[in-house]
Amino acid sequence: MPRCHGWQGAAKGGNIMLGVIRKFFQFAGPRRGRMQLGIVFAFIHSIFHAMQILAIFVVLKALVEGQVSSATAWSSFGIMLVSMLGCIWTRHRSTMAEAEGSFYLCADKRTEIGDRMKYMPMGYFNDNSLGTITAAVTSTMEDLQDIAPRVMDKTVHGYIYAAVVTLMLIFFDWRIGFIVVAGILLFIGVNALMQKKSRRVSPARVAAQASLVGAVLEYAQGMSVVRAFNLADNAHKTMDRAIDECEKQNVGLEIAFIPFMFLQSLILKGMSVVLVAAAVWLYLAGAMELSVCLLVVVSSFIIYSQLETAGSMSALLRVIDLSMDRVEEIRRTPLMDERGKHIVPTGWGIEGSGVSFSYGERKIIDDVSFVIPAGTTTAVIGPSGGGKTTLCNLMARFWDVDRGSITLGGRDVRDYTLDSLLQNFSMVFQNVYLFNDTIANNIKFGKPGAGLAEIRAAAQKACCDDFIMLLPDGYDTVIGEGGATISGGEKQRIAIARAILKDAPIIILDEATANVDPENENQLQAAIAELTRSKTVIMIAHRLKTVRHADQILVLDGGKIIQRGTHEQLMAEGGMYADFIGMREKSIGWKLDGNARAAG
Ligand SMILES: Nc1ncnc2c1ncn2[C@@H]1O[C@H](COP(=O)(O)OP(=O)(O)OP(=O)(O)O)[C@@H](O)[C@H]1O
Repeated sequence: MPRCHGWQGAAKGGNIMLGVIRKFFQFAGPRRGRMQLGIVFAFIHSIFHAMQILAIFVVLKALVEGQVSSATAWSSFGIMLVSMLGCIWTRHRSTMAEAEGSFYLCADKRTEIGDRMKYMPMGYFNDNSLGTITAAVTSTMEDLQDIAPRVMDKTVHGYIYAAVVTLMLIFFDWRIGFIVVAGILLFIGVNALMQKKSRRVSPARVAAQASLVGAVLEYAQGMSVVRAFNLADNAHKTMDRAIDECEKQNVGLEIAFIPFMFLQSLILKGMSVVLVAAAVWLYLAGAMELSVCLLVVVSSFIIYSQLETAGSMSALLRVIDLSMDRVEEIRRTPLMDERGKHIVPTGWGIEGSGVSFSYGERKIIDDVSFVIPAGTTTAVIGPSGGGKTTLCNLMARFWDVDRGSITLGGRDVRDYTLDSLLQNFSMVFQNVYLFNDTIANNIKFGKPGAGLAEIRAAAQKACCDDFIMLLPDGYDTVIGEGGATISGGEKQRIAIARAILKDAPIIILDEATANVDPENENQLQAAIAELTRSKTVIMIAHRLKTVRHADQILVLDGGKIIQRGTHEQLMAEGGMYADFIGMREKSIGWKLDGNARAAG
């Protein structure tokens, strides 16, 4: 049996409901006005709706007093007409205001989240899966956009309608009014228990929904691997599990609420019967007029009807509450450059001093210092997993160092706003990501205001104009998400065109290791030569030629720079660099031998 009773339970239930409504208005920010307007119209709607009881009373009173005339019919009709027209008008206004408010509210929040993500620490993306982040702007927002206004509207309308009807009945007979209030309090008590239950079961439903979004995303993204390894059954299983879990949680949520819904309904129907019995008893005892008694009998089942709808909807208040928390959590994640200043660096040299960095507990960069003079090329080499990419990412402040500092033009990179820091960098990664947009827009990403002539000039320098012009729509060809519709080499050259167009003074380049065919290889090298001309270049180098010609080579192993210098110096020194060169030379030799054999 319920542990919280009567007033206590009712107060708790009311608090939960009011708490969520208040929180929703705060959450709505500048869209609060529209949402509040919707609630005001829902309030007026309740008054118009309750007027129908008055129309019934006019007829009943005339009938009882034997004074039915055309005036009675007209009065009752007039009240009904005002009530109906008022209901239609206020319902339209409240629905419009709430739908408009929630639509723009969610649009604002989605845009805000998108903007904030650019400035969030990368650690956030490590700690939160793609599915969780996607769910926050898709299914969670849909809950807020679709469910929240309906729940708010029905809940507010239900309670206000009950309150207005109660006031009217108190006006006719205070004892009947008292019974109605008792019924409402009992209802709120049970509703409080349902809210408590909802508090326990709703988080699992929200989490299951996020997992399902994640599973679908992973399934779609990993489709090529799934096919290559014939893993369709396995991949299906993961998604099927997520669908089953989502279904289980949604059905579970509904089932968990059934006893409470039933109890709520039982209380309201039971109280309606009590109302009829009380009215008849009072009339028979001579303590109530017949017209009032008939009014109570006729309207007893209307009084609580809206409250019952409110009760079933309010089960979803917790889902709204959780959805708001989820969005707020993203909005509260501290941005990287909250205290940064817009700085224009006086030079393009980069210096690291005593830099240490860990992903979680795993130390990747360990007390590293380096100087990269402006206008020079630095090659970073070392075994896979040695921390080369991480070190480059620290320079562009994708992550913050744990200890030590990195400066650009003599200023700590943490002093800059991210925008003013990153406008100095162009980065070309090995895994190029192209957006599902036209080629022109993908290149323009490096300089949003660029015209077609500029875009083409950059593409020509990056040796990709020829192949773009052969495509059916040229620069207006839309490439699939991630650049799925063009080859690896072509993608890389588009990324280089993007970087050439940006024309930043510092270039961070992860050289391609993948086997590129000789024609592509030559074009790629020509594109890189264009991109890096008279810039400060940091290159994660895999090719002998690049390494040989670098002004400085940093050999990174186990998070430490174990060797540094020019090719000649390091060759003379021996050690890991000389071994690396030896291995590369051998691999080229092997390839030549292979070719020779193939030719022979
Ligand atoms: N976002 C991340 N979160 C956690 N660990 C990471 C992350 N990125 C890289 N690592 C780990 O840090 C280590 C160094 O990775 P990093 O990519 O910097 O090495 P690398 O020298 O560039 O390797 P490669 O030559 O194979 O690209 C690796 O063990 C890698 O698994």
